[in-house]
Amino acid sequence: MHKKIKLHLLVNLVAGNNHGKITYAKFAKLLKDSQISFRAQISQYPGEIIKLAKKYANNNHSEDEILVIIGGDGSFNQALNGVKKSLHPNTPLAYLPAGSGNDFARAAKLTTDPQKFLNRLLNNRKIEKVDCGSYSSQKENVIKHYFVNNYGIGFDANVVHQSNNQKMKKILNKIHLGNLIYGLNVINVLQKQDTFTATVTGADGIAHIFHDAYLVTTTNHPYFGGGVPILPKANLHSHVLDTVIVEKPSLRKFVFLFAKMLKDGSHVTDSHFHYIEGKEIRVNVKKPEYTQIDGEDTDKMAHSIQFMIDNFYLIR
Ligand SMILES: Nc1ncnc2c1ncn2[C@@H]1O[C@H](COP(=O)(O)OP(=O)(O)OP(=O)(O)O)[C@@H](O)[C@H]1O
Repeated sequence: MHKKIKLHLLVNLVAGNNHGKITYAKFAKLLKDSQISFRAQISQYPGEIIKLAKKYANNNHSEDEILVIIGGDGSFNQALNGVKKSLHPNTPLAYLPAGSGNDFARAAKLTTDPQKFLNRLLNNRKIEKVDCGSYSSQKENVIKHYFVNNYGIGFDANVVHQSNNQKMKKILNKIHLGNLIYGLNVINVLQKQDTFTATVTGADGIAHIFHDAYLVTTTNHPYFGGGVPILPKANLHSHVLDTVIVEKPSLRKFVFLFAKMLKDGSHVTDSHFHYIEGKEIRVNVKKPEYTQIDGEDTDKMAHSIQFMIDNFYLIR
């Protein structure tokens, strides 16, 4: 018997339009069939995974005990924040993606198949140090929070905000078409999103000012919005973050840029597209704008943010 491992599952059943429930059911069956010891905690409300992960990581665990998150990017973000703020911030995390976007899993090339995931845990699991980002308000400066994908201000955040707050999403979720809402809102937000002035300062201390910013997204890897490759060259092992700034294009130009992005990534050379790379980046936006952090939106607010590259331990 190779059943020495003991799993501790943190589960968001409603992630991915209830895909979390299906993934969890399949995985739990596999574990039972293989007589692998596990304990599952089903998270009941947004944010609870932070608490549960922190509690787990406050305790000591043997190498055979594995913390597994089942959920989407938002759930994985919560688990990372819980672990990082615990007594043992280097506690490794395993992740079985069950979200709708799964951008982190795409960037890290993680399987969504419960059987393959289990085989890997049993037969050839490795612990890998991978990048994440931290952010803190320059005013508070002490309290750091973490993201695995990106921190977006403007266009992408507005799309997430409109989508998460529409009754239509719930209806479409019921018929498993929840993601359609994002596509519809891209068109809607194209008209609505205003421009704003953003000041982005890299580690060299040089401030770059963009008066017609439309999207200012600090990213840890290429993807946002469920597989949109905003910055193909970014990766989880570069030890830098990138702040992408897109200045407002005309509708025609937007479609052209989008097509280039999907075709060969050549949008990055366009005059409306900029990026600033660094281990530390400061972003200032005085005008209140929507924000998305790993796909979770906030109310409109002004930003004075200090970003820093950080890392965590991923079991894969
Ligand atoms: N800790 C939690 N426990 C229960 N429900 C949660 C929790 N966190 C978020 N939710 C709810 O789960 C949904 C989103 O979860 P999550 O971000 O993990 O999945 P997703 O949005 O489908 O994934 P992705 O970000 O990969 O597209 C939202 O409906 C949110 O209100």
